[in-house]
Amino acid sequence: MAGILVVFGTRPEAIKLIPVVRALQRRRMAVTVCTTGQHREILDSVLHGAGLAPDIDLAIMRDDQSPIDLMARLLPRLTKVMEEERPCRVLVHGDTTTALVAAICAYHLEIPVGHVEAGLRSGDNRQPWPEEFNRKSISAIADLHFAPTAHAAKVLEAEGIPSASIHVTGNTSVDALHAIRSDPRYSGLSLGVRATLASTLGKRFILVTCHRRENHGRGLAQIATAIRAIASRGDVALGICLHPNPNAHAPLRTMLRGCEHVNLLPAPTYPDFIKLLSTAHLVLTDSGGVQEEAPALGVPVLVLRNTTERPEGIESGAARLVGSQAETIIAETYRLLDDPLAHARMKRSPFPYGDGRAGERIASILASQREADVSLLTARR
Ligand SMILES: CC(=O)N[C@@H]1[C@@H](OP(=O)(O)OP(=O)(O)OC[C@H]2O[C@@H](n3ccc(=O)[nH]c3=O)[C@H](O)[C@@H]2O)O[C@H](CO)[C@@H](O)[C@@H]1O
Repeated sequence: MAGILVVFGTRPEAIKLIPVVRALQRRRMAVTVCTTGQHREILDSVLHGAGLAPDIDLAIMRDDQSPIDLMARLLPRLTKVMEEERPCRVLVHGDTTTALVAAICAYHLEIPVGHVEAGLRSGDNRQPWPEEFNRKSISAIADLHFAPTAHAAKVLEAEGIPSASIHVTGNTSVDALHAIRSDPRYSGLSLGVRATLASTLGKRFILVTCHRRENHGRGLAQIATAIRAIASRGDVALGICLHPNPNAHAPLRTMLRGCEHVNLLPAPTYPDFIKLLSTAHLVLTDSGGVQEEAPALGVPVLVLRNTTERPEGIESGAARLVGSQAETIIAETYRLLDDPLAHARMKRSPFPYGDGRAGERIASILASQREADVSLLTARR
């Protein structure tokens, strides 16, 4: 039966699309889940944790794959999937190479595309690279745009996207957060998390994640220098989440191994990560999703980037851009550690990313669109 083909390939896409897949399944809508496997172990960890076995797994990942290499290998594979599955619609998320290629293949096969987390822009085609280009290109292809906030919707309208095709839904990361925190398995601390938290007793805990391409090399060296300085205070403990990409974890391992009050955490699972985040006094991160999750948990965010596509968090006061220079990271972290009022202000900021029902809203809109999609498919035969 002509269904919706949901395509993702990375950990964050899986985390944010699973709430939509579950909402579609609750509506008994035909859904085919295709993962490209752009990520591997951290993606599998999310799928296993959610009890979701993809219908199709392209297992495309290669070590040190470049975006252009990935595109070249994905284009024929995803075209073949769509020719065989003949979906009435393709659904993608965000800004990854997987999302872009799936949208391009659908466009050439005249299959309509829905875009979850639409309208995020940094305003700089080079930052982040290639995500800014990817998400702008998907916006040019999609005919359903699920914007997480009113700001993202305005960005799309300013780019000439018809208002009738834009739906403000909230970010599905909030749905995922609510789901994991109400999951009975969430209450059990894994050994890794237990050990980390035990080592932080009596100290304030700072969580750190950094994986973005623009921070590879010099950026990570500066971040590691800042971490060593912060750890030397002696009144804080740090948990450093190590992304599986060697370009993202090798410099941190080298520079931080054996550093007192620093726990190196090899890619914590999503439930463990959320548990660590919820106990943190503050988080230092270049992640996109963590800029949404931390404020949802009342944890101040210092963003290790020079730009962000999440200005809502900056404007609300929940997050602050600090870049990747060691002295700035140190100064801003010390301010939050030594000024309780500054910390309290960030902690109490209003939350701009939705109410945890984005997946339901998206599924409802897709259901109302289904008849038109199917008749388009029939006309295409
Ligand atoms: C330019 C940009 O910002 N693009 C982003 C990028 O995603 P990202 O930057 O959010 O990527 P990560 O930080 O890797 O993933 C984060 C998720 O992983 C969980 N997590 C984290 C560390 C860990 O040790 N264990 C975990 O489980 C964490 O809770 C969270 O849910 O692409 C997405 C897809 O299009 C976009 O949506 C998103 O804009």
